[in-house]
Parts: sequence; C-alpha cells; structure tokens
Amino acid sequence: MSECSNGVTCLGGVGGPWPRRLRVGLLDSTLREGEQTPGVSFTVEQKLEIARLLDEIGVSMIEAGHPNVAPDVYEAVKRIIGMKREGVIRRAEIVAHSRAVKKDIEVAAELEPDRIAIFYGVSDVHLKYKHKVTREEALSIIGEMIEYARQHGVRVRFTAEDATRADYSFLLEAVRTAREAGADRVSIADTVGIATPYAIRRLFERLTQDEPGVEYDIHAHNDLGMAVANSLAAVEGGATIIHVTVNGLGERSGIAPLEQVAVALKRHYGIDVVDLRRVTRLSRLVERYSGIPVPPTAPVVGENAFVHKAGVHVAGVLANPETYEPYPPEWVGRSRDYTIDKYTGRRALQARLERLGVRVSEEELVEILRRVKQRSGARWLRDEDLLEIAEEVTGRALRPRPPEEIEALVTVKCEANIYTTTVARRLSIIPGVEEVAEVTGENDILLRVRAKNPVELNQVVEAIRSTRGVRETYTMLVLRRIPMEHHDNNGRLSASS
Ligand SMILES: CC(=O)SCCNC(=O)CCNC(=O)[C@H](O)C(C)(C)COP(=O)(O)OP(=O)(O)OC[C@H]1O[C@@H](n2cnc3c(N)ncnc32)[C@H](O)[C@@H]1OP(=O)(O)O
Ligand SMILES: O=C(O)CCC(=O)C(=O)O
Ligand SMILES: [Mg+2]
Repeated sequence: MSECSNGVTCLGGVGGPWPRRLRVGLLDSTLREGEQTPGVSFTVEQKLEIARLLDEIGVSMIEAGHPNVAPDVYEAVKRIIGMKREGVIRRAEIVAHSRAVKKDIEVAAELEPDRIAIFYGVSDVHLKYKHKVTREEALSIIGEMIEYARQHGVRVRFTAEDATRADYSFLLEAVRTAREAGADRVSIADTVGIATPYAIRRLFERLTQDEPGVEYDIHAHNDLGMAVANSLAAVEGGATIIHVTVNGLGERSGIAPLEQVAVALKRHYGIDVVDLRRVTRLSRLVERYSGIPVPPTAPVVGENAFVHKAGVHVAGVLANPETYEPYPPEWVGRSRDYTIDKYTGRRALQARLERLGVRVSEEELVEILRRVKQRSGARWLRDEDLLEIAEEVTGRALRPRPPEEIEALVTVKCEANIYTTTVARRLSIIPGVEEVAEVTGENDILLRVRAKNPVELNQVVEAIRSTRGVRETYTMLVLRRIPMEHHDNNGRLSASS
C-alpha cells in the first residue's frame, strides 16, 4: 500500500497506485449463470451445499437462481433463502434473477430474497430483435418493473444486459431510470465478452461520475478470454461487485472464474475477498457436481498450476520459488511440484532422488540423467521408473519391496490400575510378536507382529486381545518397507536390501 498525493490510501500493483481506495466484493453466480452452462444441472441438495460453502469462504452475494425457470430452481432458491433466514448462511446476500416481467418478479418476490436482479437488454440489437421495443418503451418497462418489485418490499438490482454494446447515452438513461425507480445497484453486463480492459475502465469511470447514486457490478463474459482482466479494470473504474462463477462456468465460454478473480485481487491490489485456502476444494466439488472438467492448464485450480517442468525452471524454483511463481501455491491450499522427463536438468533430478531418499554420486547422477533423456517416448517418468533407472545405474536395490510375510503394528491400551510392564511381558511371549515397546501418548504398548498369512495374523491379534490387562488394540498392516541407505566407514553410500 502507498499514499497518493491527495493523502488517500491507495493500493499498488501493476499500473497502480489507484486514485481511490478500491472497495470490492464478489457475487457468485455458479447456481444461476453456472447452471446455464450446457450440460449442467445441479440437484437442489448440491446447490444448498455449494451455497453454504460460498458463504463460508466469504462471497458478498449469492445469485441463487431465476425462480420462474423450473420447479427445482424455485425449490433451490427457496431453500437457500431459508438457510439465510435460519442463520446457516450468515453473511451473503441472496439474489434472485428475473426478467422485467410481472410474473417473474412475483414468483421471485414471494420467496422474499434479499434482492431481485431484473435484467433487460439495452443494446440496439437486443431492443430491436429480442425485445422488439423502442428505446422509450424500454425505459418505461425498466422503470415500471423495478417499481413493481420495490412495491414487494425487496431491494432491486437492475442489470443492463449487453451494456458494453449499448449507446452510452442510452445506457446512462437506463441506469438513471433504474435508480429513480428504486434500484440501488446496477450490473453492467459484458454479455458477449466483447469489451477490452481500457474500454471497461473508462465506462465505469464515466458511469460512476455521471450517475453516482447507485453502486455498480461488473458481469464479464469470457468469450475472448478477457473476463478477469475486464473485471479488474471495472473495479479500477469504480465497480464494487464482481460477478464470478466457480471454475468460470456459464453460457458459452463462461464468466470470470471466482478463483482467478480472488487471487488476482490479492496479488495485484492486496485485497482479500474470500478465504483463498478453500477455493481449490470448492473448485473440485463444483467440477464433480457440474461434470465440467477443469483443464490442467487452468489458473489457480488446474492440475498443472504449480507444476514445473523445464530444468531451468525447476532449478530456479528450487533456489527460490519466486523465480517462476507469481504467488505461493499455499495461498490456495496447494503445493508445488515438478515433473521428470527429457526436459529435466541435474538439479531437478538430484532433488527428486533426494526426495525419494536416494543419494547418488555426481557420475551416477549424470548417467541417470542421460538415461532419463533417452526415454523421450514417456510423457513423464513416475518415481517408480526413475528408481528403476537409478537401480540400473547404481547397482543398488532402491525400490520399495512388498514384504514377503505379513507384518503389522499393533497398538495396545491397558486396563486402568495395571502395571504396563506386566502386560508387556505377557505379550512378548505370544508367538508372532517380534518386538514390544512401552510408549507414551494415547496408547501404552506398541507391538511389531509377523505372520505367514492373514489367518495366522488373526490368531496372533486374537491372542493379544485376550491377554489379561489388555483393554483395546488397533492393528495396522505394513504395506511396504522403504530400503534405508547407510554410510559405510569411508562415508560412501550403501543400500540395505
Ligand atoms: C444474458 C443472460 O444470461 S440473462 C438470463 C437468462 N436466463 C434465462 O433465460 C433463464 C432460463 N429461461 C427460461 O427458462 C425461459 O426462457 C423463461 C422461463 C425465462 C421464459 O420462457 P418462455 O416464456 O417460454 O419464453 P422464451 O424463452 O421462448 O422467450 C423469451 C421471452 O422472454 C422475453 N424476454 C427476454 N428477456 C426479457 C427480459 N429481460 N425482460 C422481459 N422479457 C424478456 C423475450 O422477448 C421472449 O418473449 P416472447 O415469448 O414474447 O417472444
Ligand atoms: O444479471 C446480470 O448481471 C447478468 C446477466 C447475464 O447473465 C448477462 O448479461 O450475461
Ligand atoms: Mg451472463
């Protein structure tokens, strides 16, 4: 943060400082715009779960749906409003969508949402071909319908649909009409994703100057991949709410993704709009419920968002992650990784081998790398493949081996007022018990047990359980043992098999 010349606290970032304090929140429309994604139909229960999570992570508004669309949409909006009333949703304002049509408004109003959002196209193409009205008729419909909704005692947002293709003077007239009819918010919709950041910023600067009596939302579609940039530009121009959906769902190419907008607001302006650490889980949930896969390359939540590949990159990241990361993955509850393949360099390879508990000499490392680069057909090498190569080069057994017999660790809790050592002695003579340790913590004794097969293991565990003084046991099967490497007397490495 820095001080502007006029003494106002400004926020920095690329292109900053901005001439005013940026104030912004998110409206999540996953349940309305998101369900307009071809192929998506959430169940009512899924919507309730998503709404609760959205409130928990801190979005300012939830656009719950357009109640007059279908019975299940009505039911979901009703129950989400009920959750707000019961305090399950604690903060988010619940918004119901509606055409500028009395029936839609009535159906929405009977549910008593916090706000009804009434949309109406304001571009000439929408007026002429969709609404088939003149500009004057449009203004009168907008005014009349907003007043009608206000008579039901509900707050109103007016959405100027296709605002970015509208004539500015008519858009301003529509906004004024909406304000005079009782709307306290106006959504400026870039309905076909046609705007550029500069044009959007100017548009919001003009609107906030020419009609400061309402607060403005930006609803940016992503047809040209500009939704996030346009949303940020709108905030710089004076918008105070950004419309988003989880994973950027929505009509055609969707709208600005919640996760990207939230990270960008923090990265560029230092503004926390939601609990970022939970957005990845929310994204996975919506991916599952929507059936729309998140591409690996998707920012923030994509599988590859924090995975590095080229040797130069990995070497840089190992020295300091800032070299190739715009923000730490921990911000969004994730961790970084890197792949091993023909693009790998020595540093990456050495780090990966060390992570696998394998130390090699400089010559061995060079030879392993040479062999890795020969496997150019593989998309990437799994740890298993790398260890196989390392075994070939070093001649040591490095891969985890499944145990030939069944091995288990058994924790034991003793009866109260019994001397633990007495119980431990009794247990130590059971055939199959190989090691006994008295331990601190929740349990009293830890046993290592070996058996030839499950039946025999069961017998050993039964014998432990029926030993006098044993109150409770918990058995963990050992799945595999990792070979440990030891230094020999000359400081060289040798591996136990
Ligand atoms: C850009 C956006 O995403 S805005 C949100 C759009 N949301 C939706 O479309 C929700 C899903 N839609 C639906 O379920 C249906 O279209 C309904 C229930 C809204 C309307 O269904 P129908 O009455 O069968 O009309 P249909 O969908 O065929 O056509 C839309 C009608 O609404 C009118 N209309 C469209 N937008 C508006 C508006 N903002 N205000 C008033 N009327 C409108 C159209 O002119 C057309 O009227 P017409 O039937 O007299 O020609
Ligand atoms: O209601 C809004 O703010 C936006 C409506 C919409 O989905 C759009 O214009 O793309
Ligand atoms: Mg939209």
